[in-house]
Amino acid sequence: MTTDWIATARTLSEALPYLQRYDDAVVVIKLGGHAMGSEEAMDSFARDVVLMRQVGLNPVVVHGGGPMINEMLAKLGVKSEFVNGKRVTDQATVDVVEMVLSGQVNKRIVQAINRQGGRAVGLSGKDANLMICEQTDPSLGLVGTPSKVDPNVLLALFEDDTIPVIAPLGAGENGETFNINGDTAAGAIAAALKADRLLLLTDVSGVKNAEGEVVTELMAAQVREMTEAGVIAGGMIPKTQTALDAVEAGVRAVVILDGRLPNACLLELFTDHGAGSLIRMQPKGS
Ligand SMILES: Nc1ncnc2c1ncn2[C@@H]1O[C@H](COP(=O)(O)OP(=O)(O)O)[C@@H](O)[C@H]1O
Ligand SMILES: CC(=O)N[C@@H](CCC(=O)OP(=O)(O)O)C(=O)O
Repeated sequence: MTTDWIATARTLSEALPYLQRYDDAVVVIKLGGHAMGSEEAMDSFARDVVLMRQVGLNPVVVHGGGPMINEMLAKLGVKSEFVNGKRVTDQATVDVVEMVLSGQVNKRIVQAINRQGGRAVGLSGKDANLMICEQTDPSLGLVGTPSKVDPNVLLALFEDDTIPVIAPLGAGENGETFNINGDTAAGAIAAALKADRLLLLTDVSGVKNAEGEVVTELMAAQVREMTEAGVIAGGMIPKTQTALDAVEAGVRAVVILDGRLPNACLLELFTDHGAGSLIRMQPKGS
C-alpha cells in the first residue's frame, strides 16, 4: 500500500480554518469507561489530546470508569445498583470508587498522554478545591453534585502547557468524599471554564430516537420529550441532562459521540464531517 502523500497534505490544509477557529479554545473531553477499551484505543485517544494541545487548544480530560468500578466491587463482594444512571453509593462503595478512579483509571490516562509526548497531571475534584459538592439526593447516599467549582488550578496548568486529567470525586463541606457521575463532573468543569466544546465520549454513535437512528442535532425541548417517553434511558440520562445544563451555563456546544471510533475527537473538531449528536441552545445557523 502506498501512502497518498498529496491527500495527507490536503487534509492538513483543510484543517486550517478549524485550527484557527479553535486557537486557544477550551475543550473538555469526558472519556467514559465504556469508551476506554484496548491499549490501542487509549493510545489513539491520548495522541488526539496531545495533538489538540500542540495546535493551541486547551484540552481538559474528565474520565469515568463505571465498568472498572463494577469489576472491583464484584471482586470484593460489594453489591451495587444504579438509579437513573447514578450509582447508589455508601461509604464502602465510595472507598472503592476513589481507589479505582483516582488510583488506577486516572493514572492509566495520564501515563498514556505522557507516553505520546504530552504533559499530563492527574487530579480529582478534591484537589485545590476544584469541586466542592452537595449531596445529590439522600436516597443515592454519597453521590455529589458540584456546588462550587474553582477552575483556577486548571488555568495554571494551561499556562504551564500541562493537560489536566480529572477523576470525578469531590469534597463535601464536612470532609466527606462524594462520588460524582463522570458526565456531571465534566459538565460542571466545562461550565466553570465557559468551554467552547464539551465532548462526551461513550460507546454509542450518539443519542438515538425511538427508531434507533442517531439524531445529529438536538434542542432542549426534544431532549425533554425523549426522556419523558423513555427513549433516552439509563446512562444516557446524565449525559443529556449534563448537556442541557452545560449549554444553559454558557458552554457553546456539547457533542455526544462514540469514543471507540478512531480519532473521534479530531473528526469532530477538525473536519466538516462532525460526529455524534450536537446539543446547543440555538439551531445551527441561527
Ligand atoms: N436514546 C439513547 N441513545 C443512545 N444510547 C442510549 C439511549 N438511551 C439509553 N442509552 C444507553 O446509554 C449508554 C451510554 O451510557 P453509559 O453506559 O453510562 O456510558 P459511559 O460509560 O460511556 O458514560 C449506551 O450504551 C446505551 O445503552
Ligand atoms: C455517581 C456515579 O454514578 N458515579 C460513577 C462515576 C464513574 C462514571 O461516571 O463512569 P462512566 O462515565 O464510565 O459511566 C460510578 O460510580 O460509576
